[in-house]
Amino acid sequence: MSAVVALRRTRQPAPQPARLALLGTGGVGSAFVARYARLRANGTALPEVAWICNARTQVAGTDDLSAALTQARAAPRRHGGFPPWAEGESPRPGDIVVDATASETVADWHPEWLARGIHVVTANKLGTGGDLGRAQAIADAARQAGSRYGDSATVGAGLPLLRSLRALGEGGDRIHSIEGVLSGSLAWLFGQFDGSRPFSALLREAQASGYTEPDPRIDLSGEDVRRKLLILSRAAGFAVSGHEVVVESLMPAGPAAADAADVDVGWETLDALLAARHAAAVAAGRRLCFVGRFDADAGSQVGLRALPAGHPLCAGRGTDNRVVIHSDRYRDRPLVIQGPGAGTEVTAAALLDDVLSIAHR
Ligand SMILES: NC(=O)C1=CN([C@@H]2O[C@H](COP(=O)(O)OP(=O)(O)OC[C@H]3O[C@@H](n4cnc5c(N)ncnc54)[C@H](OP(=O)(O)O)[C@@H]3O)[C@@H](O)[C@H]2O)C=CC1
Ligand SMILES: N[C@@H](CC=O)C(=O)O
Repeated sequence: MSAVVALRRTRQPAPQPARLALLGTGGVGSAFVARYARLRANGTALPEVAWICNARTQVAGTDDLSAALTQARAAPRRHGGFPPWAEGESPRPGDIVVDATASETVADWHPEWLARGIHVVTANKLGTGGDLGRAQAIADAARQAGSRYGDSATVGAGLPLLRSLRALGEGGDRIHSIEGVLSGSLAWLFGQFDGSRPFSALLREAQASGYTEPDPRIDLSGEDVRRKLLILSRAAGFAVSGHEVVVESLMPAGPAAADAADVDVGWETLDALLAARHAAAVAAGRRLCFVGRFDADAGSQVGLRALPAGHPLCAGRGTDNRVVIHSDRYRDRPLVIQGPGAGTEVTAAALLDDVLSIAHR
């Protein structure tokens, strides 16, 4: 062995084990901690949780993660300044950041972390479902640094949608259209809504069950479905911008203008509007479904449609997403993927699947 090679070998630092940083201690973040603990107790090898963070505090991981989570959730509100995790110790290359927030600030960090060799696993759709430039920066940073971006939780709460689209693309297939019920909360709401209970009461139930976004106006305005449609169409290889998606919002003026911190104000203004849409659909023998459609030639739309009861998009139940994909390969009879598309537990499971796939590759 030459002296130069020997010198290089002695200088190489010992590889350090990957660690996890969890951002977000709400419904999804808490379900993540619970599932992580269950998997560890069953002997699954997972990276250590080094930090649990929210917008108020950063708590170091301990053997008792449930206590760390409780401590983080009990922290007092902060006013202004950088988020606490941005001021503390940074993750290092090889670590995994899990984003269980709905924060633009955190999404802005995705390309930065990836460029530093830090893997990102996310339920936050803003990374690849928001600004096109940021989505492209994420793909570029991951490719250049060899870091991984786990996004299974962003659409269909882990249903095999993104991985199927990517596999089709890698196999040379060209996607023609993607159409579906992409909102679990709206699927549940329009499945339940028969006029006997006000829509606003059902909405509060969907919120309490963990199906809606932290701000349910993101669901009702069609913004959540727009983001998912962008994530899917971009994964299929199309550089679609948000403004190219035509969105029909369900939001009446009152709640749309309410303070973000007080989003329970005025949901009752939805009741009469949606009762009328429901009655008209029933009279025509139809069902209300909130649908997103991307067509490679005809553009993208999101909105409420009254579909015949036997329509393929009406076949789901509960929070089911149901997505129909046409491609060169699936030209006459489409590929259909269906299953629960919202809920904190399925979403946390999707996040942990991505963590495991990165940690064990
Ligand atoms: N519920 C579902 O079915 C699904 C949800 N998702 C996505 O999961 C994400 C989380 O949803 P959910 O758990 O319901 O949301 P919650 O509102 O329950 O929790 C959000 C968490 O994010 C934290 N947070 C906000 N800003 C920051 C920041 N700058 N730095 C660190 N933490 C921050 C909040 O901190 P604090 O507590 O201090 O305010 C809170 O702990 C969303 O992006 C949602 O779209 C995806 C698929 C399905
Ligand atoms: N609010 C979302 C949650 C999952 O993405 C939905 O309703 O589907």
